[in-house]
Amino acid sequence: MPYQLCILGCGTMGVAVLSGVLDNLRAPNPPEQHDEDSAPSTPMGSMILEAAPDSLPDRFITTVNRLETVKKLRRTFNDLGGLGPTVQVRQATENVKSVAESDVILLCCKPQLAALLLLAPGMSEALEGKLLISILAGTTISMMREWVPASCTVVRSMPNTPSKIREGMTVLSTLPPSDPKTPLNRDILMALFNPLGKCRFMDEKHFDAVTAVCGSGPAFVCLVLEAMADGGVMMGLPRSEAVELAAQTMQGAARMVLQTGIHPAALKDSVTTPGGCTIAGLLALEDGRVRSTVARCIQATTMHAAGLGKSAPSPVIKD
Ligand SMILES: NC(=O)C1=CN([C@@H]2O[C@H](COP(=O)(O)OP(=O)(O)OC[C@H]3O[C@@H](n4cnc5c(N)ncnc54)[C@H](OP(=O)(O)O)[C@@H]3O)[C@@H](O)[C@H]2O)C=CC1
Ligand SMILES: O=C(O)[C@@H]1CCC=N1
Repeated sequence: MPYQLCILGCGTMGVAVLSGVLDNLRAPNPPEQHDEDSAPSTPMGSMILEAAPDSLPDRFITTVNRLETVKKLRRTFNDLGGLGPTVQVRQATENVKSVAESDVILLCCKPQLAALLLLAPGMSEALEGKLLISILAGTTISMMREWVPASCTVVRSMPNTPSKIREGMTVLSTLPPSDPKTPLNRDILMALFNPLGKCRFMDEKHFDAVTAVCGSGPAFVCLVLEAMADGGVMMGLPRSEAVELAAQTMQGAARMVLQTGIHPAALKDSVTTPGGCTIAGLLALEDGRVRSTVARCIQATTMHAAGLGKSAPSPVIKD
């Protein structure tokens, strides 16, 4: 049955996820894109389970902190000429009311604010029996369980900014098989996140690494993309063409990995003509220790992500 989705803390990521969800409501993926035969069923494949069509929300509430953000979001979501469902945009003073009126809650605030929001007076009652999906880095399910009533189901997700154009990668925490609500919640999660790109379930113990690779990953990839374009500019390419060439080349290489399942090293070797120019570039990268630098970047990000939720202020009063 269609339901109301509340996005608590609708900033960069809330907007990215909601934009993707709304776009899917306006123009659902053609069935073949998620068909078991044509969707990547290689080891690189996304979750291909279809969710029941009525597992999608049809009403939306978002909350933000500042009045200027309220105005900005109203323009973003409701100036679509009456197309699609209405998105109500409210200020943080209406967090509890918004949760009380909704069925599924997407928690998108900063990790440091989670306890404050979830322990606000009246929030516990508002969350009774509901599904809370957190996208917060470093904030564990067991931490959130301390802040919500026992009847509230807590799920972790780690989407990324390309969700906005439905090219995202989302990892969802594994659901307990024994919970009778699991099939329904699984349908809701798949219906929300599958159309935003790719989506898979993983054990929560991997979430800090997942945060580094797919949550932060777009930033790292864009830095490399920018550097490739800079090199092109250095060698005389116009800036916009250099960016286009680098972006499409990265997308093409990534798609080959996803669609063929061939190891990236083998694809790299297939570009590297003996005595050719690619090996000259690869050796320059190896001299710069790019591989260990990138791997260490993921390691450092993972370790930092693990600490993010720990700095949350813990209000002492739970109503
Ligand atoms: N950015 C990314 O690429 C990713 C982020 N994440 C996670 O997503 C979460 C949000 O990150 P991001 O979107 O970048 O952060 P933003 O700062 O862009 O968004 C946070 C939002 O929370 C709002 N807010 C602040 N206080 C309150 C309150 N008391 N009640 C309701 N809303 C409030 C802010 O409103 P206002 O704008 O008015 O201040 C803002 O819109 C983080 O937990 C992060 O770990 C996960 C994956 C990727
Ligand atoms: O930088 C951050 O903390 C968030 C989490 C993943 C991406 N952005």
